Amino acid sequence: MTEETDVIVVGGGVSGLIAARELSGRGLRVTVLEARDRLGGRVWTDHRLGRDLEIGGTWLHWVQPHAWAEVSRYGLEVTRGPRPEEAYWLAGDEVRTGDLDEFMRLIDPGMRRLLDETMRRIPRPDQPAAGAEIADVDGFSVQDKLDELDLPVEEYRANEAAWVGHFNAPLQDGAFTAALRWTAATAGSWHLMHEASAVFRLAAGTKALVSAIAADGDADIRTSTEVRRIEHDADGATVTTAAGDRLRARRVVLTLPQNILGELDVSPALCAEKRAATEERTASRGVKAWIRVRGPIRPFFAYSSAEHPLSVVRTEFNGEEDAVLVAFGADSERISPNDVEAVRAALRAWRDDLDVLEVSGHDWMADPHSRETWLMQRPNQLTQYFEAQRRPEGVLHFAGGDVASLWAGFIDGAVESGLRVAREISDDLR
Ligand SMILES: Cc1cc2nc3c(=O)[nH]c(=O)nc-3n(C[C@H](O)[C@H](O)[C@H](O)COP(=O)(O)OP(=O)(O)OC[C@H]3O[C@@H](n4cnc5c(N)ncnc54)[C@H](O)[C@@H]3O)c2cc1C
Repeated sequence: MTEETDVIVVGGGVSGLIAARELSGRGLRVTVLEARDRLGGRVWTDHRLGRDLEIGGTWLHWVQPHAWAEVSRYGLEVTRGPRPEEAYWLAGDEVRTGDLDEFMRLIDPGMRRLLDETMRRIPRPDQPAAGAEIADVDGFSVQDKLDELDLPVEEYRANEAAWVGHFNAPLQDGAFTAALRWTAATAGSWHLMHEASAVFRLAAGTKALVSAIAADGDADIRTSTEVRRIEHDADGATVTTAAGDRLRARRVVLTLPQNILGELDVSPALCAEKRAATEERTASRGVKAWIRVRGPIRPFFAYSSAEHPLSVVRTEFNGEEDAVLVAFGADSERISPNDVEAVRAALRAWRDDLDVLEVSGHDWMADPHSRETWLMQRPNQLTQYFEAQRRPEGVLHFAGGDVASLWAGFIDGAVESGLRVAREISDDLR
């Protein structure tokens, strides 16, 4: 027998849960089908190394309007890691030490020159592909544009490392326009962009946000329910799960990350642009590692370069007995976040005085339900695919942080996209 409902939401990440909350709040019957045995998708608070760690998305900021509205709505407390008291970076093989302000001054000329044209290219970050001058630069990678600056080597390496931290991808794969999008969202200020993307986090973890959204509304939420097939026509869609169950709905919301959307068997097939975007994949293929070291230490920040398996590391928790660092690298094939020896060796790029006790992380690239970390478009994907990726196809609607307009690739973007599809569907069904 085929179960019937008004809306099926495929995916119980932030975007899917927001869509479900909004639609069920408008009186529609909503069923969320989530493949994993937990909700949250690419946000995941897990207890490891003696702390509640964010294995996926972490930081948010008051300049991210959709995420911040959720913080206000649920009264969530926001905190930050310890302020870095020292900074390390590399000039060739030589390790430089100083404070974070010195490092910021070092990268400032490169950042300014690289991002100088931000507001001309993207005058409306909420419509990133609409600017008249965006197509001229969408074919470049951020590496192409960094190379054009011809910076002195110390500045060049430092800028590279900062961008690896943002892109979580080899810089030759990441679109220059992705850097412009982030910076346009903070009205052209690279300092604010930097702060918005990597300082403030939820004190009770993203799990508090996920459970608050899931509990708000009366959607029927089912975990461990993977969707395999969707057949759609003018009246609705039939969804088949991996277990062979069939559900029918008037509308379906798909929230799958770009890299796996094309794996769903959809009939009639999705448009050529959506399929091409999946085939090309996003640029993001990096790694996030958590590292417990013997304490006490002075909280620090360290940047190497794109050549190193870990380009950025910093102290996120600090105690008397131990400290927990978080690190990012461009390519998950170059280092596993669970390989203690490899992580130890990578840290020695800056410091050989740290006693690494344990490491942890998740291989998001190998995870069949994501196969990417946070969205980082490749050159030309913004102008070729962005509009089509968001466009409904008959009764199918598309949400997800990957297809958000303002803070794509962020928790904010996931919320924004969930709100958008809920509005599209309720307008449609009214
Ligand atoms: C390591 C890492 C660090 C990050 N850091 C930050 C950060 O600091 N700040 C920030 O704002 N953002 C960050 N992000 C990005 C942020 O987490 C994501 O943009 C956001 O969570 C995406 O939400 P979503 O709902 O669009 O997608 P997802 O969370 O990917 O949700 C999609 C859901 O669909 C499910 N699914 C997939 N296939 C199927 C199927 N066939 N059937 C049923 N369900 C399916 C998945 O299991 C998943 O739960 C980070 C992400 C990662 C991975």
